[in-house]
Amino acid sequence: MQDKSIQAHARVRPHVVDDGHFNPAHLSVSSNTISTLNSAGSSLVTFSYDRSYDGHSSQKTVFEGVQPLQVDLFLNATVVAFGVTGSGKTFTMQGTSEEPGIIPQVVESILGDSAGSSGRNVDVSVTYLEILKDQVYDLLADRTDNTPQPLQILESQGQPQIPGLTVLPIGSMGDFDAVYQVANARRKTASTKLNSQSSRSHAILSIHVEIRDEKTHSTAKGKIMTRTDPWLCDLAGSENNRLTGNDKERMAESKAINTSLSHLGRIVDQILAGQKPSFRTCKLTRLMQDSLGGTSRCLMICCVAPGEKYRAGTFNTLQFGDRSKKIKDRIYIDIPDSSKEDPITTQCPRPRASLPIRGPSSVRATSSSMRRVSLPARTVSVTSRTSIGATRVPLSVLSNNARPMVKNDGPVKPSGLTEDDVKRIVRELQSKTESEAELIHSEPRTSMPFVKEDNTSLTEEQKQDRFRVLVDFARDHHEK
Ligand SMILES: Nc1ncnc2c1ncn2[C@@H]1O[C@H](COP(=O)(O)OP(=O)(O)OP(=O)(O)O)[C@@H](O)[C@H]1O
Repeated sequence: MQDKSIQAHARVRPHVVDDGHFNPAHLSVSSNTISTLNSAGSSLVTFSYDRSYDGHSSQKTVFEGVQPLQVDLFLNATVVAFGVTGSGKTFTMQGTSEEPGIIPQVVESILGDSAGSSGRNVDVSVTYLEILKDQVYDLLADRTDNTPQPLQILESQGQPQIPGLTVLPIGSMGDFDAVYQVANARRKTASTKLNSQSSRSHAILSIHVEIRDEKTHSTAKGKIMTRTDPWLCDLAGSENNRLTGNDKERMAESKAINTSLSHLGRIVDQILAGQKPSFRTCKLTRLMQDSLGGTSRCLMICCVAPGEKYRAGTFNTLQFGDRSKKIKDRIYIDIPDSSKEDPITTQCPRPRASLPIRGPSSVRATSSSMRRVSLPARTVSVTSRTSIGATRVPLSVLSNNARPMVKNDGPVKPSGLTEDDVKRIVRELQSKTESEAELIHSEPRTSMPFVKEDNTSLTEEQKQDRFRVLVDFARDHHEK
């Protein structure tokens, strides 16, 4: 987990009668590989994953694969379940009361860890939201008197924030189970031909942990020794509307789901191609900036279902996971210049957009990172401070209680980078500048390298995707 930016695990759910005919040779797991038919069904393709699980793997086993992310509580982490509708994402993340999924297991282990940390004061709190038709809704808000209203995403220092999102302190597993069940019942689901309880929204649960030194926590600024925001995302599944038999309302939801997932795919492609990712295109990718293009550790769990009707979806899902785990150097999110009121930011090197820096070693902190967030023992609604993703502090900044001092004039060396890292970045910048200069001076391409000459075999959805890629390409080219 240390040397890579994004990890990918694959999980095959068990075969059920409704899945129809299934030939086990067409989807099989062996050690850390998974083999499946290509989307045309003409040959077997084998993908290497960091871990892969077959239909017999227990929830505990899958959780054990997530635990390395938790070992170092000082880093932010994101676990994302990805896959087509009915492939087992909600089962994997949420699970059932008999077989709890990753979310309850992570909460339990964080609460267990915090109980055992003597001499420290640990606050654990959660936020939980859903993105339904590209609108953000709070799943923990008090809804007694009012219908839920969409929340806005604002940005501060390049980090998304959601004013008004409920932050709920969690003292015990009992506390968590109670609110989690209510919140899950609120999450929009509907019956489709592929899943009687199909999620119509992406759900993101965020766990915030603060550890303070008991001896000093009463002094001025407080002593936040660490803070981390594990994110646990159960995405809605991509849908083939011929198979789901969606009505008009379901179709509108399905369109929003498919659009946001193709944006997600495009971001991965842009990062791999060394381009600046277009995070702002939809709410999902805006909120996942740090997970995909920033410093958070990220694990994609690619869920797939056995059966002929899932063949294309399985192949696409596994291809997506395969591409995601190829991301090594992530593109740093742009941070605006207006940092006068922010002493830490002014002392930090301001990373350039598109500068490839290895996640955890780069420095990025805001003054809000240092603020003590004290939560009363009841639901609080956050209005003017960080709700999501804004307070991320690398250990190197907080544990020594020393802020990185970097002169503003002259070249800066981000704290934590070795000489070799700096040399590598300079080399990469040089070659990037050269290739960009080449692009600017070259004639516009007459044909795009990634466009198939014969696209008659593409589905309508694939054509739309390709069209969007071309428009992005043209826009980029035009800007250059
Ligand atoms: N590993 C598993 N073991 C047993 N049952 C499973 C497993 N994975 C999924 N299932 C069952 O398969 C069905 C579909 O799973 P689930 O609802 O998690 O799919 P999903 O990917 O979240 O779908 P959607 O995107 O439509 O919400 C459920 O009945 C679930 O209980």
